[in-house]
Amino acid sequence: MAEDQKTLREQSCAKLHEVETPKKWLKKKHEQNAEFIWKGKQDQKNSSCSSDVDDKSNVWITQNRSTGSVGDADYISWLSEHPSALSCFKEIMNAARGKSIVVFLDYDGTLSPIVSDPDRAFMSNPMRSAVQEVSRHFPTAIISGRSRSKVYEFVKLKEVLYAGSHGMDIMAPPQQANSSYAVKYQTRTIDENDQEFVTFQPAQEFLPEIEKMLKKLEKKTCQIEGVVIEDNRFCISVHYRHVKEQDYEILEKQVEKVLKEYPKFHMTRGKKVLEIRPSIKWNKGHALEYLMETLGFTSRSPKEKDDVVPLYIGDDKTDEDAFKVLKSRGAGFPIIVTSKPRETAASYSLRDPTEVLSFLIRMSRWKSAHYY
Ligand SMILES: O=P(O)(O)OC[C@H]1O[C@H](O[C@H]2O[C@H](CO)[C@@H](O)[C@H](O)[C@H]2O)[C@H](O)[C@@H](O)[C@@H]1O
Repeated sequence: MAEDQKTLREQSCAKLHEVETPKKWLKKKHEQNAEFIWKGKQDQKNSSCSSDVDDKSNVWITQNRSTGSVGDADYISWLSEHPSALSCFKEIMNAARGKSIVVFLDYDGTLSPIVSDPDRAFMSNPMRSAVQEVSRHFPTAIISGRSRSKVYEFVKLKEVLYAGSHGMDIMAPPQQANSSYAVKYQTRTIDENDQEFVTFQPAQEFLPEIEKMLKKLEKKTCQIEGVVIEDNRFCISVHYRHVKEQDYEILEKQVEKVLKEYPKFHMTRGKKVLEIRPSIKWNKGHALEYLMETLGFTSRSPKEKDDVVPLYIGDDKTDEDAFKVLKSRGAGFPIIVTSKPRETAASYSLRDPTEVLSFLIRMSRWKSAHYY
């Protein structure tokens, strides 16, 4: 394949294979004012870190026009630092071969696209099947900012473990986690199918205050058109996607006023959402570690650590805590879902939930091809 016909994805792994740098490449493309259409299977002769995707869902069209380019220079340059997990699929899986892969997934923006109504962030059937298939091959958990029951309502898969409220509400198998912190907040429960589970809820004591705060927030913001307040059980989301821009500041002031009355809570920001949660030392990263432990993947030695490969896919700021945990473990694959350059601790990237779907499908296929 001629150099100038290479796909952006191949270019994203340029660093790994010391081919042309994305910036130089982009410049060349600008000069040619070319239009590239990348579809599925491509010639992989020149790069082992390239995509051999063969499902139709993975169609990426990049227009490189001088006006309004989809794959802009910043993004392409960013891709060289955070290559596409699809392009680098073989490398990722080769590194994981013979090891135990554990899959962690965020929900909104990862398994379902970001939509304007939080109650309608449904998961597509192909995505559900892909997650189900992945969970048949690898232990799989979904860690979301939503309440655990809400995520389950969307996903509806019994095979998967769920952590809601940014990891502050986990339902896991009955193996005991060893740390005293974990034991303190664990409760054994039996689900509707008579299966035993352990719920871990480190923010239990905050529930009465959260209830009061919800009411107060509703009262204080009901005058602002477009505000949606979502009860995520151990945390609260104040959505402003439908609020007029001139009202953003007023809304934030109201939220801050309420927060002042509740000093044990703090606010973080997500995608057009203000998230309020108890100020405890527990986040999605801790949830990942807790789940690894309860799943029996606690590393007692460096060798054991090397034998487990956690993979985390997420799109939001709160997922960064999990990426950092993987980074500090020095093992595993943190993958960010974004189509824009972002400051992140993730090593790899996927553009959107469609690419997440392709990645998950390929994981299952890879496992079937290599282990059966
Ligand atoms: O950890 P996550 O599963 O990614 O949850 C984070 C927040 O996601 C949801 O809000 C976001 O998605 C909505 C639906 O697409 C969108 O309307 C909203 O603007 C986004 O911020 C969820 O509603 C929040 O409660 C979660 O905290």
